[in-house]
Amino acid sequence: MPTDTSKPMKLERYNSYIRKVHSTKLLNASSKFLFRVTLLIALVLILFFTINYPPLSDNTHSAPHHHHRHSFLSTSLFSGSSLVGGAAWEKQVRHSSTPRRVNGFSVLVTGAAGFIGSHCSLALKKRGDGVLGLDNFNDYYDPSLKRARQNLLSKHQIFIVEGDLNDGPLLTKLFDVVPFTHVLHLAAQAGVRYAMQNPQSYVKSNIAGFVNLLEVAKAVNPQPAIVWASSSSVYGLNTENPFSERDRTDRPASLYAATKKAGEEIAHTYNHIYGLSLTGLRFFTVYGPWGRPDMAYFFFTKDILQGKPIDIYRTQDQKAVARDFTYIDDVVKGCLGALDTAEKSTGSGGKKKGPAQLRVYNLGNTSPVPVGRLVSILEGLLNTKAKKHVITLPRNGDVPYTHANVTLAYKDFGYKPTTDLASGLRKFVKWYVNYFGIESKHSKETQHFDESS
Ligand SMILES: O=C(O)[C@H]1O[C@H](OP(=O)(O)OP(=O)(O)OC[C@H]2O[C@@H](n3ccc(=O)[nH]c3=O)[C@H](O)[C@@H]2O)[C@H](O)[C@@H](O)[C@@H]1O
Repeated sequence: MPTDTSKPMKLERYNSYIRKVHSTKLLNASSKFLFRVTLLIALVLILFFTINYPPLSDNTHSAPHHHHRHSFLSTSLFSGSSLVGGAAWEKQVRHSSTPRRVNGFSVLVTGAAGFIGSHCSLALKKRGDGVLGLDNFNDYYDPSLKRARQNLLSKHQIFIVEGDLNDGPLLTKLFDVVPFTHVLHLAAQAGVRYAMQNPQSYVKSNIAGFVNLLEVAKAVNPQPAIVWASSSSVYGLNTENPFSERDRTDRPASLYAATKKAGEEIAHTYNHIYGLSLTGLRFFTVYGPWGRPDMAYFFFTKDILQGKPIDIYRTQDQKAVARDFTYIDDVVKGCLGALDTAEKSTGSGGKKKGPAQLRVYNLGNTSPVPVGRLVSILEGLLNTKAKKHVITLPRNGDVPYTHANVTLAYKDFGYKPTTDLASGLRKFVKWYVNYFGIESKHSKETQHFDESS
């Protein structure tokens, strides 16, 4: 009987079968594991990109911390509806910036769709300077008013690039296309009381945005001279009267004021290190046609016409709160005067070559008016009684009064305000009833309104 050799063979086959099964199982298990890990990584990556690279249509100011990535994309591809960097876009930029007078300026106006920005842009263009606007059209107040100002500017051949101050590549691109002689930097997060609701927006525009602009301006060749908007609010708790540029400005009463004061210090630094010519203008409660709807004179007019109550602030010790309300045309003259007397920056290639001009001026009206008086003037112009709530000034960053000494601006560029509050408000109301199509005896009186007034 042959010996059964099949047993060890079978055993061997069985063992090898078991090994195979195990290794296949192992293989199956490890490939399943690998597959799951890959899936997980893919999901994590998708999540990461969704969070960090929002779609292009995203609103830049709704998500400040995403801003840099977003702006990189928007700069590389689109800004608003026009292709940034494209031939047609460059042509528009150049055309808008080219002066039409001998020795005319090429001015980059930031915040050109804003109140003071739009008025200054028109004034510069009318006298033959080249003007390019930059504005992010944010929705701090109704952007349709900014669009309307943009339309007005485009009728005068002024192009506004839609973009943010914090968009470094965009700013660099603009300076690549145009060797701006001047920057009139008016883009900012304005408003004293809103700083308590949205403090970060002040840091983002008034500090980070300003630094970004200065970084670009110091690096370009030639460096432009910069005139920019500071604020009367830097005087804060100052008690000297009237306010002079020599007074203390180290006690701001609001974050808004603190960011403007920070701007003045930052200006000092860039002037000192890089030779940038810098002029800060401390505006005093500027008002007029095409004004800002967040300001008291504007929303008082709206509320009075709609029969809504208005709050009139009084100080803690029940004194009237007063402002040195300054009419827009006077401020525009001040801005142009500052530009005309701005000396050239002295640096080149990011290096200082010699001392450069550093200035600060008050641009006010020199006659403070109590808020109650502002309301009576409006009541007269609107022929409607206001529902007045007189309340004690809430702790909201407001200061009790402002009053400008403008001797310095007068001495250096002949600044002389000529419009009193009653005449200025008359012009504002005339614009207001026309712009909003309000049917009253006022609109009949003003049928022949000139939209650029
Ligand atoms: O001069 C400036 O530097 C500042 O002027 C204005 O700030 P403000 O003077 O507070 O102007 P409004 O907000 O229009 O207020 C005008 C006056 O009305 C008062 N007010 C405001 C709102 C209100 O409901 N009731 C009221 O009595 C304020 O206390 C203030 O005295 C601008 O809003 C700032 O952007 C600018 O920088």
